[in-house]
Amino acid sequence: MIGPETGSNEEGRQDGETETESNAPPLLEVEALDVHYPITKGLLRREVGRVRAVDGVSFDITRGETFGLVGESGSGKTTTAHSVLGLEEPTGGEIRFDGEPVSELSGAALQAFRRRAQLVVQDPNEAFNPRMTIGEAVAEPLLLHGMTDADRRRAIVEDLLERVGLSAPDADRYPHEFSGGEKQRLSIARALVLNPDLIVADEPTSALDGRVQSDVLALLDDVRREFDISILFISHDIDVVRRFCDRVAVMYLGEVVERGPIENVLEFPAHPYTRLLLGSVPSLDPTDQQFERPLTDTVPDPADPPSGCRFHTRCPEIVPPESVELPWDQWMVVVAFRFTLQAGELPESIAVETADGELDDATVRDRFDLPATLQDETVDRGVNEAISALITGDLQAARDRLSETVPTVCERQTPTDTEREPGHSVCCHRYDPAIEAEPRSWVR
Ligand SMILES: Nc1ncnc2c1ncn2[C@@H]1O[C@H](COP(=O)(O)OP(=O)(O)OP(=O)(O)O)[C@@H](O)[C@H]1O
Repeated sequence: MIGPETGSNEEGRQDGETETESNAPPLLEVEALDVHYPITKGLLRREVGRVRAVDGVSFDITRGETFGLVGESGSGKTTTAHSVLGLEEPTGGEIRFDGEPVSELSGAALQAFRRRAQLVVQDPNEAFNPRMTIGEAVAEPLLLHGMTDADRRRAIVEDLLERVGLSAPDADRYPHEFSGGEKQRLSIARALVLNPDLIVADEPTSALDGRVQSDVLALLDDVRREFDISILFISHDIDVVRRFCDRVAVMYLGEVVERGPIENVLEFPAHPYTRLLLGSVPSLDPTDQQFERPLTDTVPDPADPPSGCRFHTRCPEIVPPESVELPWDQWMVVVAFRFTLQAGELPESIAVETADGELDDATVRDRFDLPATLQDETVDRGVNEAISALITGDLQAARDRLSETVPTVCERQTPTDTEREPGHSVCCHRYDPAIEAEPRSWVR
């Protein structure tokens, strides 16, 4: 064991408590976590809105488990990670570590928590002071936690350097003498020095190239096994998560949309967003490759997230209203038209031609892949009117006409979690038995 003077993994439990694996609480429980940042205006800093960076996120991590949080940039992964470590104050919800609410820890218990939960950041250059030797930097947390014996610190550091694939004499070298991959090994050594129970690894390999990335992942996996550490692993790269994690939660705009064991979520992805991350094609017809991409590229602002399901403005499986009778490909082009206009993502040529007064019906249809007529008469009329409004430069009227013409349950109702298999849940209207919409089959 390393860092014995800073306590063992049992520290933090009550004396005499002998919790077994089966009745022990998960090491980490995150329940309905909210982190909202106020948007203020004027001298008095009046609150005019909130960035909902994390909105109702729940998951737990058991001992020795690697849990992945995956999602696009801005989905709230880092904010969640920082809240778990107590670096960010939650607006709502609760985080429990070993059964204890982190917000209620103080004194020695808080000190113990800070030792037991460690962070490994994306850029190892940020983790080291260029004027400190590696030995001093890796040993610094020991000193801060009261280990005054320099020889003992040195022995622990040398042992750790060897465990992470470096050598004892490296302790006397400076950070600039190491490559990116070696520096990430050093930051893992530094995170391990206090004998933690949880490592939060925030994109630990995304600054590294291919082979080095695999080596660092393998090292993290080794230390997890050797020291029985849990890892909260943050990544935007679903393939890295696949190789490394036991379970995963997929985040979109501050919410978890799907969660479960890695083999279930990644082999049988249920949420359209997870399917998109995996590069799959939602389609009944494998030749229909058209919508393997989101309806629009614009990720909405977390200060003003879409109503209902937050993914509906981009969702290639968005539920059509019962009254609409369109073949799937026509439904897709119509909703893509609607949400592209809503997002203000006008093709440049259209924007120019609108300004010049030169836009015509055929050009709009061509740019948006809209057929000359649509099978459903009501939708056809609505789309014609929207195109006419667009041609006259009245974008708002075009948007309004389309939202009246093709409303969807996905924008009206907030979806709830549905369990697919034990431990695998998805938050999507297509799995709600009360809504007449089956999940679409998909191919990769
Ligand atoms: N201090 C802050 N004040 C206001 N908004 C913030 C603050 N910190 C983060 N945000 C916003 O919260 C949202 C979530 O950010 P976060 O960094 O958690 O996402 P992420 O998924 O980790 O993305 P990335 O991989 O880019 O870091 C983003 O829209 C971000 O701009």
